[in-house]
Amino acid sequence: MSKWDDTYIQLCKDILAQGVEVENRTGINSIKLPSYHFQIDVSKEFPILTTKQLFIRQAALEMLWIYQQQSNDVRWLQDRNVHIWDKWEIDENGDWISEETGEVLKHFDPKYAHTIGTAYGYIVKKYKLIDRLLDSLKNDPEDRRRVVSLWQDAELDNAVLPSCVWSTEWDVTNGTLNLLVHQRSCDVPLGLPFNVTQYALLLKMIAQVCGYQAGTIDWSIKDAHIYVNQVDGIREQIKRYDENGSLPAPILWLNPDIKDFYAFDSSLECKDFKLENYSHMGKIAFPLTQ
Ligand SMILES: Nc1nc(=O)c2c([nH]1)NC[C@@H]1CN(c3ccc(C(=O)N[C@@H](CCC(=O)O)C(=O)O)cc3)CN21
Ligand SMILES: O=c1ccn([C@H]2C[C@H](O)[C@@H](COP(=O)(O)O)O2)c(=O)[nH]1
Repeated sequence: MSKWDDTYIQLCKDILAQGVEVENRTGINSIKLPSYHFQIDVSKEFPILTTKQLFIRQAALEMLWIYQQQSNDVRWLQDRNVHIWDKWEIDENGDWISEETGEVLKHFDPKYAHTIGTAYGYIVKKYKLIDRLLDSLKNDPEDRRRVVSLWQDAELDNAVLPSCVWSTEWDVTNGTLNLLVHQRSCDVPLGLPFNVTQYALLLKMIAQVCGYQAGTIDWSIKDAHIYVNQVDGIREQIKRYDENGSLPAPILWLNPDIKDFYAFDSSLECKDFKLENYSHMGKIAFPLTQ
């Protein structure tokens, strides 16, 4: 049975039982826990929720957009039929517009049109974060300074949304690559299921191209929240779990011939990975707060 569902449902139950309802910049209140931590062993199970359907193609392409393409251009995602960043796209005039009211939430230099500004892939590229990570993993396995930070103070003013999953740390122990992920703000119903699956896939890809086994992920969250308009959907997911438990976790197939991180297929088809035997309990639609 999927252990990741056990961890995830416990987090949802903890937020509903002990969380505090707060206001935040979006105008939709959230129920939050100040922090939360868990560990996943990717060598034992590929984490993808079974208590709801998770769209791995979208999640994987978002991860490849950031770390492989090192892009902040929302059109790259749209060309692959991924629309999860549409609400944060800067328009032709440099404006980021509220979908609900049409007001300008923030103005940027029009050179950032069609992007999300200086966050995520922009930072990975500017600071050569993946090239440096790959170089260190291949040439200096015992290195203890392998911190990949998407949080760069100098870039915050021109970002529509400063990176949420903002740091990773990577270590090699006995030929196994382990990861620690820090997320500053976590939309538990929509963001976290995507984030965990995409970082597990990233770990497997980086491990393969550097000649290691994929090991554990320690996940640390500051501000783990459920927006109040998502509570019904989460109650439905908890009910599924309480009545049926979780289903067996699927197997992730990664094309073993790929030895270069930049060579994994990032077309609409994502040809170099496949989920085998993914059973799930069906989609749950959650509102996405801008
Ligand atoms: N409030 C908020 N939550 C987030 O999780 C989030 C943001 N904002 N802003 C930027 C990105 C965009 N992310 C998103 C956005 C949408 C989905 C989403 O709608 N997922 C659906 C399926 C999507 C589909 O069918 O393509 C889901 O059911 O998981 C997931 C992550 C994560 N991030
Ligand atoms: O990968 C992601 C990206 C975003 N989120 C969520 C977390 C928050 O609900 C919003 C960001 O709002 P802030 O006010 O900037 O914290 O997006 C996520 O969970 N995962």
